Amino acid sequence: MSNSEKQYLDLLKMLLLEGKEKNDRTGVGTISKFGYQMRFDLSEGFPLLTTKKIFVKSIIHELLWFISGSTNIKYLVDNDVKIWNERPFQSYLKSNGLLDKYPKYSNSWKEKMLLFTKRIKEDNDFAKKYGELGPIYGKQWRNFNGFDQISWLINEIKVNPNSRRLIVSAWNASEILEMSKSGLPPCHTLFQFYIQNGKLSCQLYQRSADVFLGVPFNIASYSFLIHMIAQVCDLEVGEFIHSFGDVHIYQNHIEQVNLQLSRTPRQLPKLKLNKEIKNIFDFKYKDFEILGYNPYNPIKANVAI
Ligand SMILES: Nc1nc(=O)c2c([nH]1)NC[C@@H]1CN(c3ccc(C(=O)N[C@@H](CCC(=O)O)C(=O)O)cc3)CN21
Ligand SMILES: O=c1ccn([C@H]2C[C@H](O)[C@@H](COP(=O)(O)O)O2)c(=O)[nH]1
Repeated sequence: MSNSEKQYLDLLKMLLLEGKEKNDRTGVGTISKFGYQMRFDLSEGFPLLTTKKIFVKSIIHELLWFISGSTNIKYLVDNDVKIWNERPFQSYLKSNGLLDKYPKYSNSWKEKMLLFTKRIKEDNDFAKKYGELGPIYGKQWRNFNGFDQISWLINEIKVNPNSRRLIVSAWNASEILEMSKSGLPPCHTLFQFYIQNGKLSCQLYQRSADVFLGVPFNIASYSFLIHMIAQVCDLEVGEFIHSFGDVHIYQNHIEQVNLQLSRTPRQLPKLKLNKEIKNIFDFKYKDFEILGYNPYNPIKANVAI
């Protein structure tokens, strides 16, 4: 078994054994621990889970969307990525007095959601009005009170690779209230890069982690980011270190977790990036290729909103 996947499955097992029941904002309820760390050696292979199918398309588009600085779901919706739709959809229902008519997750809610995303695709004014998530990741990465953290980071890695200040923060304290109104205050809060022997590593501090749904995405997303930055800075990839605050499994994901733990992991895939890209802002979806990914079936679960 790859050490990468073992790290993740060990986290699931640890929470089942040691997690304590904790109520949360969404009302769903979790089993939770405070503080945990995993390490992924990216030379071992690309850390995409094989014990359930992970939809990399959503992850790549989401990352390109962050890097582009956008905070409107339109780019994602145009590319059929659904993962950020629920909050704006709920807000849309709320502001039009439709919450009671469409109970969350009912069939009528799902049908209405399809109409909502269709309208986001086709109607620019509607997308501007209802697709905006507020000053979340894209805004903070590229325009933190006027400062472009990603451009700064890439340049700093090139000119000052021994620096201990290679940090990007999405946690802009003065804008958190605004984020919680329309989107979500950043879960992947702060990350730091580290270079040794020509290898680029990154550690992420994630303040809150939905281990079944969010974490597999977060691991893959930061691993993509390390590969991309390594390529544009002429470095090799090192480790991704994933550190957590409140790390939890939602009560309505326990059955899915047990199913996943019953599966024996397979070999990790490899990532092939288009080697011609030398500027972080030039990457497009077609520049990513995952080779040798042979996962088990997807496992469905509801997102706690
Ligand atoms: N409770 C909660 N957990 C999260 O992980 C999360 C949020 N909320 N809100 C904001 C973003 C959105 N994220 C999400 C949202 C949905 C999926 C999800 O449904 N994943 C499915 C299908 C993916 C697809 O259709 O592409 C999966 O099987 O992984 C994953 C991450 C991560 N974040
Ligand atoms: O990238 C992400 C984004 C979100 N999550 C999870 C973590 C929590 O379960 C919720 C956020 O709720 P808060 O009350 O704001 O903590 O979303 C994730 O795991 N990864």
